[in-house]
Amino acid sequence: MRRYGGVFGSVVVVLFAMYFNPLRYNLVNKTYLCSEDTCKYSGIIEDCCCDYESVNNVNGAILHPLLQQLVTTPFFRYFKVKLWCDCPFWPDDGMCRLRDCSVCECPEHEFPESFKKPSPYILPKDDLVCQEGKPQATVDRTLDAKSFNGWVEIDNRWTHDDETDDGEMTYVNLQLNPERHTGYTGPSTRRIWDAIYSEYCPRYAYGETCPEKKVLYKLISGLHSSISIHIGADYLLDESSYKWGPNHELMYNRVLKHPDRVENLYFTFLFVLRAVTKAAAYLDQAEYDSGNREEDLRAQSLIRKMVHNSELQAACALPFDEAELWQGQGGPILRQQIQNQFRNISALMDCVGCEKCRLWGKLQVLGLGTALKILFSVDDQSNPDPHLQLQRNEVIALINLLNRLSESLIHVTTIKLPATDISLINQVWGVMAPWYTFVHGSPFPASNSSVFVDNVDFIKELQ
Ligand SMILES: Cc1cc2nc3c(=O)[nH]c(=O)nc-3n(C[C@H](O)[C@H](O)[C@H](O)COP(=O)(O)OP(=O)(O)OC[C@H]3O[C@@H](n4cnc5c(N)ncnc54)[C@H](O)[C@@H]3O)c2cc1C
Repeated sequence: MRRYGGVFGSVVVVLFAMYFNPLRYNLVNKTYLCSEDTCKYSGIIEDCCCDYESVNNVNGAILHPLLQQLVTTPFFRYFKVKLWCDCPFWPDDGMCRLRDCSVCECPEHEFPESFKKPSPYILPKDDLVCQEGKPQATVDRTLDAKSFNGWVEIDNRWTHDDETDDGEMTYVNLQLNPERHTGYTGPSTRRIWDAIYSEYCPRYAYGETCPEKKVLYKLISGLHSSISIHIGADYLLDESSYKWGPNHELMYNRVLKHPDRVENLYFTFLFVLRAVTKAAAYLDQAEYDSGNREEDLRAQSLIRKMVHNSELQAACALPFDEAELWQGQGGPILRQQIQNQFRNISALMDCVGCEKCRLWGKLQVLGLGTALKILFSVDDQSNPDPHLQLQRNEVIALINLLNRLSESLIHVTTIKLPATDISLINQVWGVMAPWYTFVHGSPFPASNSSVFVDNVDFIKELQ
């Protein structure tokens, strides 16, 4: 009798734990299952039209390899950006700790000829200060206002116009400035994320009936997840020996143990992918001119392989259905409101107190703004805009953002979880242990790794 009572009670506790457990959401929806060292996701990604498995397959087999090549081409590796901190909301409080916070310049011979401006536009030598050490961390800050043939300078209503003063723009070689751990942390970062979430992008309440607001929140949260994953994937493990490597615990604590953040990462990836495939005809015809004909042809060929990929279309024909948005009567007003919110988020990037973080923050927010522009471009009568025009920098940001997100998905699916905090069973066990003690009259022999094994056996006993 006592035994049945114990088993019944344990089952009740398991259900209780599943309900109140942080992983409840996943268990209920069967979208998140952790084995000993990895987590698997399955089912349809909320608000999208594809499932986790298809996205992982298509990303691993097609998109990720193509994107990794694409971002190394001269056309896609140089990004035009204003790096000076010019925060419209509060003064920069420079919380950057590591030298890797800073962006360095690359030697001028590396810079594509066709990007270069005549000498009057080159910055004074004083501004070309390279950071100490790190020979590979050199970024060319030569200025250039010359657009490629066929690429126009068109305002993007979704983003804060950053190009008003061309004299302050810099070209940065993204390959020499990888997005990674910089040591930028503390109140400065918290203030920016808080401002983004609380002021401009309020967390949508459960039952939120406005899908457009939900989209904005998910895009930002997905981007935040991706940034955290990249910090953890390339982390300065030991400052004295300058040893870099993955910090799985950070990735787990900041992203993986929050299934909603993982889901938002997938959502953002699919949203951007949808924008790229929707702009397929435009991207196919654009002229990729960096002055290196062979490399530019390679860039164009890779773009074509990506946007016309039949396997990608078969696996995930419509990554995100934008036609469902802005349908109600207040659609145009709502679009205006959300557009303004996103512009504010974009302006907030000038407040990021770490140069390299600012670079990647600006690039990725511009990439999101470009995706929003592609998906929600309308003319004055609210019809889809048949004359979509993109700036060269917008295309560079869009593709580099997709690559960042694609890389994050690879990390999410391959990361080894920290042994001490990995398993659903361990989490459930936290609630079950007192019950075991109550039923059996003695505490369960709890000690480090053996606990996990014993817990598994105990759960099996219940089945
Ligand atoms: C635009 C920008 C770019 C940055 N780039 C870099 C970089 O390249 N390298 C670097 O080392 N640091 C970068 N940082 C700093 C980094 O993002 C963190 O802020 C910093 O590492 C401190 O982390 P934290 O643990 O305090 O949590 P944070 O990541 O700062 O998160 C703050 C709070 O936001 C919530 N939150 C966290 N993730 C999510 C999510 N995915 N969805 C919803 N809510 C969430 C949580 O409540 C969390 O406590 C950047 C910051 C900004 C604002």
